Amino acid sequence: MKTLFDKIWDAHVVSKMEEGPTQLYIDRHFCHEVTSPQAFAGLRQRGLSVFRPQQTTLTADHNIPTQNQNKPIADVTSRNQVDTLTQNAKEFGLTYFGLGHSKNGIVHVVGPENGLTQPGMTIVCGDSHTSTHGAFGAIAFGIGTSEVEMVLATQCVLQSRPKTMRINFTGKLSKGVTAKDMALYLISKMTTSGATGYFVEYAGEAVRQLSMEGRMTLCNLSIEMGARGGLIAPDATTFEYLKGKENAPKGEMWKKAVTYWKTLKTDDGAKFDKEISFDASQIQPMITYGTNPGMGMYVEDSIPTTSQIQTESKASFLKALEYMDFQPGERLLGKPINYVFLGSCTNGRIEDFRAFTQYVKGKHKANHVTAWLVPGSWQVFHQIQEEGLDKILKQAGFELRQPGCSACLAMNEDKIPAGKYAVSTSNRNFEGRQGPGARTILAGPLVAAAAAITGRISFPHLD
Ligand SMILES: CC(C)[C@H](C(=O)O)[C@@H](O)C(=O)O
Ligand code: SF4
Repeated sequence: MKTLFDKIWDAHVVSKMEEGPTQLYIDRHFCHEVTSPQAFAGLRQRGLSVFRPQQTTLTADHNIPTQNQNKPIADVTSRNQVDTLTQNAKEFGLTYFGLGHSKNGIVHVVGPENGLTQPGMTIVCGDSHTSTHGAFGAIAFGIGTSEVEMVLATQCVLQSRPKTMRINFTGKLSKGVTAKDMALYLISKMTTSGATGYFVEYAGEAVRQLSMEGRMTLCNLSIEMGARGGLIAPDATTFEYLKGKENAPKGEMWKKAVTYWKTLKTDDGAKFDKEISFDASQIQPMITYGTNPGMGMYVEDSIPTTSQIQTESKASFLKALEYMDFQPGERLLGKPINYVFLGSCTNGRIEDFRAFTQYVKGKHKANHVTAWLVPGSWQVFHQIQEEGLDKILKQAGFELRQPGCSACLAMNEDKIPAGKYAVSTSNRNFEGRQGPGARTILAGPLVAAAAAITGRISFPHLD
Protein backbone atom coordinates (compact mmCIF):
# COMPACT_ATOMS: atom_id res chain seq x y z
CA MET A 1 0.00 0.00 0.00
CA LYS A 2 1.49 3.28 -1.12
CA THR A 3 0.69 6.95 -0.96
CA LEU A 4 0.46 8.91 -4.20
CA PHE A 5 3.75 10.57 -3.31
CA ASP A 6 5.47 7.18 -2.83
CA LYS A 7 4.22 5.92 -6.18
CA ILE A 8 5.63 8.86 -8.13
CA TRP A 9 8.84 9.07 -6.11
CA ASP A 10 9.60 5.35 -6.40
CA ALA A 11 9.05 5.45 -10.16
CA HIS A 12 11.74 8.13 -10.49
CA VAL A 13 14.55 6.81 -8.30
CA VAL A 14 17.71 6.32 -10.36
CA SER A 15 19.90 5.33 -7.44
CA LYS A 16 19.84 5.63 -3.69
CA MET A 17 22.96 6.29 -1.72
CA GLU A 18 23.16 4.49 1.54
CA GLU A 19 22.38 7.00 4.28
CA GLY A 20 22.44 9.69 1.64
CA PRO A 21 20.11 11.43 -0.77
CA THR A 22 18.29 9.84 -3.67
CA GLN A 23 19.21 10.54 -7.26
CA LEU A 24 15.81 11.41 -8.70
CA TYR A 25 14.98 11.56 -12.40
CA ILE A 26 13.28 14.77 -13.47
CA ASP A 27 10.65 14.76 -16.20
CA ARG A 28 10.18 18.49 -16.59
CA HIS A 29 12.47 21.42 -15.84
CA PHE A 30 11.35 25.03 -15.95
CA CYS A 31 13.75 27.97 -15.78
CA HIS A 32 13.29 31.71 -15.37
CA GLU A 33 15.71 34.64 -15.51
CA VAL A 34 16.39 35.02 -11.78
CA THR A 35 17.78 31.63 -10.76
CA SER A 36 19.29 30.30 -13.98
CA PRO A 37 22.17 32.60 -15.10
CA GLN A 38 24.86 31.03 -12.87
CA ALA A 39 23.63 27.53 -13.75
CA PHE A 40 24.12 28.16 -17.47
CA ALA A 41 27.44 29.89 -16.78
CA GLY A 42 28.49 26.73 -14.91
CA LEU A 43 27.65 24.54 -17.89
CA ARG A 44 29.56 26.84 -20.18
CA GLN A 45 32.59 26.78 -17.92
CA ARG A 46 32.60 23.00 -17.88
CA GLY A 47 31.90 22.70 -21.59
CA LEU A 48 28.63 20.84 -21.01
CA SER A 49 25.40 20.93 -22.98
CA VAL A 50 21.85 20.46 -21.69
CA PHE A 51 21.29 16.71 -21.36
CA ARG A 52 17.57 16.59 -22.26
CA PRO A 53 16.74 19.90 -23.97
CA GLN A 54 13.20 18.71 -24.84
CA GLN A 55 12.40 18.47 -21.16
CA THR A 56 13.49 22.01 -20.38
CA THR A 57 11.35 25.12 -20.90
CA LEU A 58 12.37 28.73 -20.25
CA THR A 59 10.19 31.76 -19.65
CA ALA A 60 10.90 35.37 -18.69
CA ASP A 61 8.59 36.54 -15.92
CA HIS A 62 10.12 38.13 -12.81
CA ASN A 63 11.90 41.12 -14.32
CA ILE A 64 9.59 42.01 -17.17
CA PRO A 65 7.54 45.22 -17.26
CA THR A 66 3.74 45.02 -17.43
CA GLN A 67 3.41 47.96 -19.78
CA ASN A 68 5.02 48.67 -23.15
CA GLN A 69 6.56 45.22 -23.42
CA ASN A 70 7.30 45.95 -27.07
CA LYS A 71 9.90 48.52 -26.00
CA PRO A 72 13.36 47.66 -24.62
CA ILE A 73 13.26 47.07 -20.85
CA ALA A 74 14.20 50.41 -19.27
CA ASP A 75 15.70 49.09 -16.03
CA VAL A 76 19.29 47.98 -16.71
CA THR A 77 19.43 45.10 -14.21
CA SER A 78 16.13 43.68 -15.43
CA ARG A 79 17.16 44.05 -19.06
CA ASN A 80 20.41 42.19 -18.37
CA GLN A 81 18.60 39.37 -16.59
CA VAL A 82 16.17 38.85 -19.46
CA ASP A 83 18.85 39.26 -22.15
CA THR A 84 20.97 36.62 -20.42
CA LEU A 85 18.06 34.17 -20.44
CA THR A 86 17.43 34.88 -24.12
CA GLN A 87 21.09 34.28 -24.88
CA ASN A 88 21.14 31.03 -22.88
CA ALA A 89 18.02 29.74 -24.62
CA LYS A 90 19.65 30.37 -27.98
CA GLU A 91 23.06 28.98 -27.11
CA PHE A 92 21.73 25.80 -25.49
CA GLY A 93 18.89 25.31 -27.99
CA LEU A 94 15.99 25.43 -25.51
CA THR A 95 12.29 26.19 -25.85
CA TYR A 96 11.89 29.77 -24.70
CA PHE A 97 8.73 31.77 -24.02
CA GLY A 98 10.55 35.11 -24.10
CA LEU A 99 9.18 38.61 -23.88
CA GLY A 100 6.81 39.17 -26.80
CA HIS A 101 6.23 35.41 -27.30
CA SER A 102 2.56 34.42 -27.43
CA LYS A 103 3.16 31.86 -24.67
CA ASN A 104 5.06 34.17 -22.36
CA GLY A 105 3.94 34.45 -18.77
CA ILE A 106 4.68 33.36 -15.21
CA VAL A 107 6.43 29.99 -15.17
CA HIS A 108 3.80 28.35 -12.95
CA VAL A 109 1.00 29.59 -15.16
CA VAL A 110 2.47 28.73 -18.57
CA GLY A 111 3.64 25.20 -17.65
CA PRO A 112 0.13 23.92 -16.90
CA GLU A 113 -1.69 25.87 -19.59
CA ASN A 114 0.58 24.45 -22.30
CA GLY A 115 0.11 20.90 -21.03
CA LEU A 116 3.77 20.65 -20.01
CA THR A 117 2.69 19.83 -16.48
CA GLN A 118 1.17 16.35 -16.28
CA PRO A 119 0.16 13.80 -13.64
CA GLY A 120 2.85 11.43 -12.39
CA MET A 121 5.74 13.69 -13.38
CA THR A 122 8.63 14.97 -11.35
CA ILE A 123 8.91 18.70 -12.00
CA VAL A 124 11.50 21.20 -10.79
CA CYS A 125 12.28 24.87 -11.23
CA GLY A 126 14.61 27.24 -9.44
CA ASP A 127 11.60 28.74 -7.73
CA SER A 128 9.85 27.95 -4.48
CA HIS A 129 6.33 28.11 -5.92
CA THR A 130 7.00 25.16 -8.20
CA SER A 131 4.69 23.42 -5.73
CA THR A 132 1.86 24.85 -7.89
CA HIS A 133 2.30 22.04 -10.42
CA GLY A 134 1.46 19.48 -7.73
CA ALA A 135 -2.19 20.29 -8.49
CA PHE A 136 -1.93 17.82 -11.37
CA GLY A 137 -0.72 14.94 -9.20
CA ALA A 138 2.96 15.57 -9.82
CA ILE A 139 5.93 15.75 -7.45
CA ALA A 140 6.91 19.36 -8.07
CA PHE A 141 9.34 21.34 -5.95
CA GLY A 142 11.68 24.30 -6.00
CA ILE A 143 15.44 23.88 -6.27
CA GLY A 144 18.47 26.14 -5.86
CA THR A 145 20.69 27.43 -8.65
CA SER A 146 23.41 24.79 -8.18
CA GLU A 147 20.68 22.14 -8.54
CA VAL A 148 19.39 23.89 -11.65
CA GLU A 149 22.84 23.33 -13.11
CA MET A 150 22.74 19.68 -12.00
CA VAL A 151 19.36 19.11 -13.67
CA LEU A 152 20.44 20.86 -16.87
CA ALA A 153 23.53 18.67 -17.05
CA THR A 154 22.06 15.33 -15.94
CA GLN A 155 18.23 15.55 -15.82
CA CYS A 156 18.54 14.32 -12.24
CA VAL A 157 18.62 15.94 -8.84
CA LEU A 158 19.81 14.73 -5.44
CA GLN A 159 17.05 14.83 -2.87
CA SER A 160 16.42 13.34 0.51
CA ARG A 161 13.00 11.78 0.78
CA PRO A 162 10.61 14.08 2.63
CA LYS A 163 8.05 12.84 5.15
CA THR A 164 4.45 12.64 3.97
CA MET A 165 1.42 14.44 5.35
CA ARG A 166 -2.20 14.26 4.25
CA ILE A 167 -4.42 17.26 4.81
CA ASN A 168 -8.13 16.49 4.44
CA PHE A 169 -10.70 19.17 3.82
CA THR A 170 -14.02 17.60 4.68
CA GLY A 171 -17.35 19.19 3.72
CA LYS A 172 -17.94 21.91 1.18
CA LEU A 173 -16.67 25.47 0.85
CA SER A 174 -19.38 28.11 1.32
CA LYS A 175 -20.40 30.31 -1.60
CA GLY A 176 -17.94 33.16 -2.12
CA VAL A 177 -15.10 31.31 -0.38
CA THR A 178 -12.19 30.63 -2.72
CA ALA A 179 -9.21 28.28 -2.83
CA LYS A 180 -7.08 31.21 -1.68
CA ASP A 181 -9.19 31.57 1.47
CA MET A 182 -8.74 27.85 2.01
CA ALA A 183 -4.95 28.18 1.71
CA LEU A 184 -4.69 31.27 3.93
CA TYR A 185 -6.92 29.56 6.50
CA LEU A 186 -4.71 26.48 6.39
CA ILE A 187 -1.47 28.43 6.84
CA SER A 188 -3.00 30.45 9.70
CA LYS A 189 -3.71 27.14 11.48
CA MET A 190 -0.45 25.42 10.52
CA THR A 191 1.86 28.45 10.88
CA THR A 192 4.64 29.08 8.38
CA SER A 193 6.67 26.13 9.65
CA GLY A 194 3.92 23.61 10.41
CA ALA A 195 4.66 21.44 7.38
CA THR A 196 8.45 21.78 7.34
CA GLY A 197 10.07 18.55 6.16
CA TYR A 198 6.84 17.19 4.67
CA PHE A 199 5.36 16.71 1.25
CA VAL A 200 1.63 17.28 1.56
CA GLU A 201 -1.22 15.53 -0.21
CA TYR A 202 -4.48 17.50 -0.19
CA ALA A 203 -7.59 15.36 -0.10
CA GLY A 204 -11.26 15.44 0.82
CA GLU A 205 -14.50 16.63 -0.70
CA ALA A 206 -13.66 20.33 -0.76
CA VAL A 207 -10.40 19.63 -2.63
CA ARG A 208 -12.14 17.35 -5.15
CA GLN A 209 -14.61 20.12 -5.88
CA LEU A 210 -11.93 22.66 -6.73
CA SER A 211 -11.26 23.50 -10.37
CA MET A 212 -7.70 23.05 -11.66
CA GLU A 213 -7.14 26.76 -11.10
CA GLY A 214 -8.29 26.42 -7.49
CA ARG A 215 -6.10 23.36 -6.96
CA MET A 216 -3.10 25.27 -8.30
CA THR A 217 -3.80 28.13 -5.88
CA LEU A 218 -3.91 25.71 -2.97
CA CYS A 219 -0.75 23.82 -3.98
CA ASN A 220 1.03 27.10 -4.74
CA LEU A 221 0.83 28.15 -1.10
CA SER A 222 2.07 24.80 0.30
CA ILE A 223 5.54 26.23 0.52
CA GLU A 224 4.33 29.06 2.77
CA MET A 225 3.66 26.58 5.59
CA GLY A 226 7.12 25.15 5.10
CA ALA A 227 6.15 22.09 3.01
CA ARG A 228 8.53 20.80 0.36
CA GLY A 229 5.50 20.67 -1.92
CA GLY A 230 1.84 19.79 -2.16
CA LEU A 231 -0.04 17.51 -4.51
CA ILE A 232 -3.56 16.40 -5.37
CA ALA A 233 -4.48 13.06 -6.95
CA PRO A 234 -5.55 13.56 -10.59
CA ASP A 235 -9.20 12.93 -11.48
CA ALA A 236 -11.75 13.76 -14.19
CA THR A 237 -11.24 17.50 -13.53
CA THR A 238 -7.51 17.11 -14.23
CA PHE A 239 -8.02 15.06 -17.40
CA GLU A 240 -10.67 17.46 -18.68
CA TYR A 241 -8.27 20.40 -18.18
CA LEU A 242 -5.39 18.67 -19.94
CA LYS A 243 -7.28 17.19 -22.88
CA GLY A 244 -6.28 18.89 -26.11
CA LYS A 245 -3.59 21.06 -24.48
CA GLU A 246 -0.62 21.50 -26.76
CA ASN A 247 1.86 19.18 -25.06
CA ALA A 248 -0.67 16.72 -23.67
CA PRO A 249 -0.63 13.21 -25.18
CA LYS A 250 -2.93 12.73 -28.19
CA GLY A 251 -4.99 9.85 -29.65
CA GLU A 252 -3.96 6.39 -28.44
CA MET A 253 -1.27 7.94 -26.27
CA TRP A 254 -3.93 10.00 -24.50
CA LYS A 255 -5.95 6.88 -23.68
CA LYS A 256 -2.87 5.11 -22.37
CA ALA A 257 -1.88 8.13 -20.33
CA VAL A 258 -5.31 8.43 -18.72
CA THR A 259 -5.29 4.73 -17.84
CA TYR A 260 -1.98 5.25 -16.06
CA TRP A 261 -3.01 8.53 -14.46
CA LYS A 262 -6.06 6.84 -12.94
CA THR A 263 -3.70 4.65 -10.88
CA LEU A 264 -2.13 7.76 -9.36
CA LYS A 265 -3.89 7.88 -6.03
CA THR A 266 -3.12 6.92 -2.49
CA ASP A 267 -4.07 3.31 -1.78
CA ASP A 268 -6.66 2.70 0.93
CA GLY A 269 -4.85 2.10 4.17
CA ALA A 270 -1.53 3.64 3.05
CA LYS A 271 0.22 5.35 5.96
CA PHE A 272 1.25 9.00 6.13
CA ASP A 273 3.74 10.30 8.65
CA LYS A 274 1.11 12.80 9.67
CA GLU A 275 -2.57 13.30 8.91
CA ILE A 276 -4.80 16.30 9.71
CA SER A 277 -8.36 17.32 8.89
CA PHE A 278 -10.14 20.61 8.53
CA ASP A 279 -13.82 21.33 8.04
CA ALA A 280 -14.06 23.36 4.82
CA SER A 281 -17.55 24.64 5.66
CA GLN A 282 -16.01 26.66 8.53
CA ILE A 283 -13.80 28.70 6.22
CA GLN A 284 -14.74 32.30 5.50
CA PRO A 285 -13.09 34.97 3.33
CA MET A 286 -9.59 35.62 4.69
CA ILE A 287 -7.02 38.41 4.87
CA THR A 288 -3.58 38.66 6.42
CA TYR A 289 -2.77 41.37 8.97
CA GLY A 290 0.95 40.79 9.45
CA THR A 291 4.19 40.18 7.59
CA ASN A 292 4.09 36.46 6.95
CA PRO A 293 1.36 34.41 5.24
CA GLY A 294 0.55 32.61 8.50
CA MET A 295 -0.72 35.83 10.08
CA GLY A 296 -4.18 35.45 8.62
CA MET A 297 -7.74 35.83 9.88
CA TYR A 298 -11.33 36.03 8.64
CA VAL A 299 -12.04 39.42 7.03
CA GLU A 300 -14.60 40.03 9.76
CA ASP A 301 -12.37 39.00 12.66
CA SER A 302 -10.04 41.08 14.81
CA ILE A 303 -6.25 40.86 14.99
CA PRO A 304 -5.30 38.78 18.05
CA THR A 305 -4.57 40.70 21.22
CA THR A 306 -1.04 40.50 22.61
CA SER A 307 -2.19 38.15 25.37
CA GLN A 308 -3.43 35.67 22.75
CA ILE A 309 0.06 35.38 21.30
CA GLN A 310 2.56 32.92 22.74
CA THR A 311 5.42 34.53 24.63
CA GLU A 312 8.13 33.48 22.18
CA SER A 313 6.20 34.96 19.24
CA LYS A 314 5.24 38.26 20.91
CA ALA A 315 8.21 40.28 19.70
CA SER A 316 7.78 39.31 16.04
CA PHE A 317 4.00 39.80 16.31
CA LEU A 318 4.45 43.35 17.59
CA LYS A 319 7.15 44.08 15.03
CA ALA A 320 4.83 42.93 12.24
CA LEU A 321 1.98 45.10 13.50
CA GLU A 322 4.28 48.08 13.80
CA TYR A 323 5.33 47.62 10.18
CA MET A 324 1.69 47.34 9.11
CA ASP A 325 0.66 50.19 11.48
CA PHE A 326 -2.11 48.02 12.93
CA GLN A 327 -2.98 47.59 16.61
CA PRO A 328 -3.33 44.30 18.49
CA GLY A 329 -7.03 43.43 18.76
CA GLU A 330 -7.96 45.82 15.92
CA ARG A 331 -10.72 44.97 13.47
CA LEU A 332 -9.65 45.73 9.90
CA LEU A 333 -13.05 45.81 8.26
CA GLY A 334 -13.60 49.28 6.80
CA LYS A 335 -9.93 50.23 6.92
CA PRO A 336 -8.95 52.33 3.84
CA ILE A 337 -6.49 50.79 1.41
CA ASN A 338 -4.54 52.32 -1.49
CA TYR A 339 -3.64 49.60 -3.98
CA VAL A 340 -5.16 46.38 -5.27
CA PHE A 341 -3.07 43.78 -7.09
CA LEU A 342 -4.82 40.97 -8.94
CA GLY A 343 -2.30 38.56 -10.39
CA SER A 344 0.73 36.30 -9.63
CA CYS A 345 1.17 32.55 -9.92
CA THR A 346 -1.29 32.24 -7.03
CA ASN A 347 -4.27 34.10 -8.48
CA GLY A 348 -3.41 35.26 -12.00
CA ARG A 349 -5.45 32.66 -13.88
CA ILE A 350 -8.66 32.98 -15.86
CA GLU A 351 -10.87 31.84 -13.00
CA ASP A 352 -9.45 34.60 -10.80
CA PHE A 353 -10.19 37.22 -13.44
CA ARG A 354 -13.70 35.81 -13.86
CA ALA A 355 -14.33 36.01 -10.12
CA PHE A 356 -12.95 39.55 -9.86
CA THR A 357 -14.90 40.71 -12.93
CA GLN A 358 -18.14 39.15 -11.79
CA TYR A 359 -17.82 41.01 -8.52
CA VAL A 360 -17.04 44.45 -9.98
CA LYS A 361 -19.56 44.18 -12.82
CA GLY A 362 -21.92 47.14 -12.74
CA LYS A 363 -19.97 48.78 -9.90
CA HIS A 364 -17.10 51.27 -10.04
CA LYS A 365 -13.56 51.30 -8.68
CA ALA A 366 -13.03 53.62 -5.71
CA ASN A 367 -11.31 56.79 -6.92
CA HIS A 368 -8.43 56.66 -4.47
CA VAL A 369 -7.51 53.07 -5.32
CA THR A 370 -4.80 52.20 -7.84
CA ALA A 371 -5.58 48.76 -9.22
CA TRP A 372 -3.06 46.63 -11.08
CA LEU A 373 -4.74 43.76 -12.88
CA VAL A 374 -1.98 41.57 -14.24
CA PRO A 375 -2.88 38.31 -16.03
CA GLY A 376 -0.47 35.45 -15.32
CA SER A 377 0.20 34.86 -19.01
CA TRP A 378 -0.69 36.04 -22.50
CA GLN A 379 -3.04 33.08 -22.86
CA VAL A 380 -4.94 34.31 -19.80
CA PHE A 381 -4.83 37.86 -21.21
CA HIS A 382 -6.36 36.74 -24.51
CA GLN A 383 -8.97 34.59 -22.82
CA ILE A 384 -10.02 37.60 -20.75
CA GLN A 385 -10.57 39.46 -24.02
CA GLU A 386 -12.35 36.56 -25.70
CA GLU A 387 -14.77 36.29 -22.81
CA GLY A 388 -15.35 40.06 -22.91
CA LEU A 389 -14.18 40.48 -19.32
CA ASP A 390 -11.91 43.36 -20.31
CA LYS A 391 -14.95 45.44 -21.39
CA ILE A 392 -16.74 44.83 -18.12
CA LEU A 393 -13.57 45.70 -16.23
CA LYS A 394 -13.15 48.89 -18.25
CA GLN A 395 -16.70 50.00 -17.50
CA ALA A 396 -15.95 49.48 -13.84
CA GLY A 397 -12.85 51.70 -14.14
CA PHE A 398 -10.16 49.02 -14.41
CA GLU A 399 -7.41 48.46 -16.94
CA LEU A 400 -5.50 45.31 -17.73
CA ARG A 401 -1.74 45.31 -17.71
CA GLN A 402 0.58 42.94 -19.56
CA PRO A 403 1.54 39.58 -17.99
CA GLY A 404 4.38 38.92 -15.56
CA CYS A 405 5.16 38.49 -11.85
CA SER A 406 4.75 42.24 -11.42
CA ALA A 407 3.94 43.56 -7.94
CA CYS A 408 4.09 40.07 -6.45
CA LEU A 409 7.73 40.75 -5.73
CA ALA A 410 8.28 44.12 -7.40
CA MET A 411 11.39 43.19 -9.38
CA ASN A 412 10.04 45.43 -12.14
CA GLU A 413 8.57 48.96 -11.94
CA ASP A 414 5.37 47.77 -10.25
CA LYS A 415 6.26 48.79 -6.72
CA ILE A 416 3.77 49.76 -4.03
CA PRO A 417 5.00 53.03 -2.43
CA ALA A 418 6.26 53.01 1.17
CA GLY A 419 3.54 53.09 3.79
CA LYS A 420 0.72 52.33 1.34
CA TYR A 421 -1.66 49.41 1.82
CA ALA A 422 -2.07 46.89 -0.97
CA VAL A 423 -4.70 44.20 -0.98
CA SER A 424 -2.86 41.61 -3.00
CA THR A 425 -3.79 38.21 -4.40
CA SER A 426 -0.13 37.11 -4.34
CA ASN A 427 1.41 34.76 -1.79
CA ARG A 428 3.93 36.68 0.31
CA ASN A 429 3.44 39.67 2.58
CA PHE A 430 7.02 39.95 3.82
CA GLU A 431 8.37 43.40 4.74
CA GLY A 432 9.23 45.22 1.53
CA ARG A 433 8.05 42.38 -0.69
CA GLN A 434 5.94 44.65 -2.90
CA GLY A 435 8.34 47.60 -2.68
CA PRO A 436 10.37 49.18 0.15
CA GLY A 437 8.02 49.98 3.03
CA ALA A 438 4.95 48.63 1.20
CA ARG A 439 2.24 47.06 3.36
CA THR A 440 0.71 43.92 1.94
CA ILE A 441 -2.64 42.41 2.88
CA LEU A 442 -2.96 39.01 1.20
CA ALA A 443 -6.41 37.95 0.04
CA GLY A 444 -8.31 36.07 -2.63
CA PRO A 445 -9.71 37.64 -5.81
CA LEU A 446 -13.16 38.37 -4.34
CA VAL A 447 -11.82 40.18 -1.28
CA ALA A 448 -9.47 42.09 -3.61
CA ALA A 449 -12.45 43.03 -5.81
CA ALA A 450 -14.47 44.22 -2.82
CA ALA A 451 -11.50 46.31 -1.65
CA ALA A 452 -11.08 47.84 -5.10
CA ILE A 453 -14.75 48.89 -5.21
CA THR A 454 -15.12 50.23 -1.68
CA GLY A 455 -11.54 51.42 -1.23
CA ARG A 456 -11.59 49.64 2.11
CA ILE A 457 -11.13 46.20 3.53
CA SER A 458 -14.57 44.73 2.95
CA PHE A 459 -16.44 41.46 3.09
CA PRO A 460 -17.12 40.31 -0.48
CA HIS A 461 -20.91 39.98 -0.38
CA LEU A 462 -22.23 38.24 -3.47
CA ASP A 463 -25.62 39.23 -4.91
C1 LIG B 1 12.89 34.76 -7.55
C2 LIG B 1 12.54 33.42 -7.02
C3 LIG B 1 13.79 32.71 -6.63
C4 LIG B 1 11.53 33.48 -5.90
C5 LIG B 1 11.11 32.11 -5.37
O1 LIG B 1 11.86 31.15 -5.34
O2 LIG B 1 10.01 31.94 -4.95
C6 LIG B 1 10.29 34.23 -6.32
O3 LIG B 1 9.60 33.61 -7.34
C7 LIG B 1 9.40 34.47 -5.15
O4 LIG B 1 8.20 34.26 -5.25
O5 LIG B 1 9.89 34.89 -4.10
S1 SF4 C 1 4.32 35.42 -9.34
FE1 SF4 C 1 5.36 35.86 -7.44
S2 SF4 C 1 5.42 33.95 -6.30
FE2 SF4 C 1 4.98 33.47 -8.44
S3 SF4 C 1 6.95 33.03 -9.33
FE3 SF4 C 1 6.52 35.20 -9.71
S4 SF4 C 1 7.46 36.26 -7.98
FE4 SF4 C 1 7.36 34.09 -7.41
